[in-house]
Amino acid sequence: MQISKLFEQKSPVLSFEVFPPKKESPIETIYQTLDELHDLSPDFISVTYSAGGSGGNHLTCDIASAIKNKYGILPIAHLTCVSADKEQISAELDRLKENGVENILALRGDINPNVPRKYDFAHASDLTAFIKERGGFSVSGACYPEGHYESENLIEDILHLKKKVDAGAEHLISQLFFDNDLFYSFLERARIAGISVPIEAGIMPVVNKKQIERMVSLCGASLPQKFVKMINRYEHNPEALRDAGIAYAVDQIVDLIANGVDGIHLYTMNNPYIARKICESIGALRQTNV
Ligand SMILES: NC(=O)C1=CN([C@@H]2O[C@H](COP(=O)(O)OP(=O)(O)OC[C@H]3O[C@@H](n4cnc5c(N)ncnc54)[C@H](O)[C@@H]3O)[C@@H](O)[C@H]2O)C=CC1
Ligand SMILES: Nc1nc(=O)c2c([nH]1)NC[C@@H]1CN(c3ccc(C(=O)N[C@@H](CCC(=O)O)C(=O)O)cc3)CN21
Repeated sequence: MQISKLFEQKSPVLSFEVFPPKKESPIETIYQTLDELHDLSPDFISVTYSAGGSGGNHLTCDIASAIKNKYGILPIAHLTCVSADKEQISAELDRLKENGVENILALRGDINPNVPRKYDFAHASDLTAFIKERGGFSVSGACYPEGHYESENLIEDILHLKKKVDAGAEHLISQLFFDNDLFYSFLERARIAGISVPIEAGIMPVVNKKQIERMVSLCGASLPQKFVKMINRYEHNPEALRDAGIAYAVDQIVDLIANGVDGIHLYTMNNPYIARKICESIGALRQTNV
């Protein structure tokens, strides 16, 4: 199914994101995660590719294929181009097509000094245009409520985002954020700039302090006072921090849905317990059809 069709049929859409297990972990671990996520009936599941610039991309296509063919859920395969040339991207697209994966999140990718860079594609918009020219895929893109850290300012960032959409991105997933007002301001800028595709809000329930530190260094999300207070109060009490992190994410989601958001994209971090707790808390909020 084309991703834009999904947003015509449902509001709000609820989607999940998983990452492939590390090379040293058995592949079965992701299937245990997906068994549990499947029961929560997400509208689609996306699979990262070289998350954080890790270079770990060997399993993205296989996992996306299983999401479709084993679990009957719509998959989106992430694809980054920062370390790939046209031939490598073409080969990856062929493999996705052979496996029946029709939706791609086209990304530039994180720059990792330990992984050689290639220059066939400078930006995600170049990859998007390349995929659309070849045909056969629906393309989604990433967007940044607080601006991407490499952008000079928020206006420049929105103009770049408009280029991505004009190149063929038909749906956007936001970087994670902890302050909904930043997301609403971003939405306003995007709509004024003429970006009319569905925009999903990326929500990450935080479950431990180390993970938050890693995410802040990777994503640059700003942390509101009440969030920092919560982390500091419970940093040595893992269960309390987990429950507080779930409650914080639910609070964000309830407010986003009340404000008519197109969709919620939950960064599950392969933790089905947390995804389940959140889904239980918002069960009746998901019942609205367009
Ligand atoms: N590996 C994964 O699964 C995921 C990775 N990410 C990360 O998000 C970050 C950025 O990725 P994307 O949003 O895909 O990159 P992007 O290419 O859209 O944007 C990267 C930077 O380039 C600028 N830019 C974009 N298009 C431009 C153009 N046409 N001309 C001039 N400047 C332009 C943007 O404003 C931004 O500062 C990366 O760090 C990426 O890895 C985000 C989500 C998932
Ligand atoms: N700049 C950036 N890069 C990304 O890859 C990215 C974003 N932002 N924002 C949204 C999501 C979050 N993603 C992430 C980020 C980090 C890990 C990560 O740290 N993975 C660890 C394992 C963590 C664990 O086992 O709990 C790894 O080593 O792969 C995974 C997905 C992918 N996405």
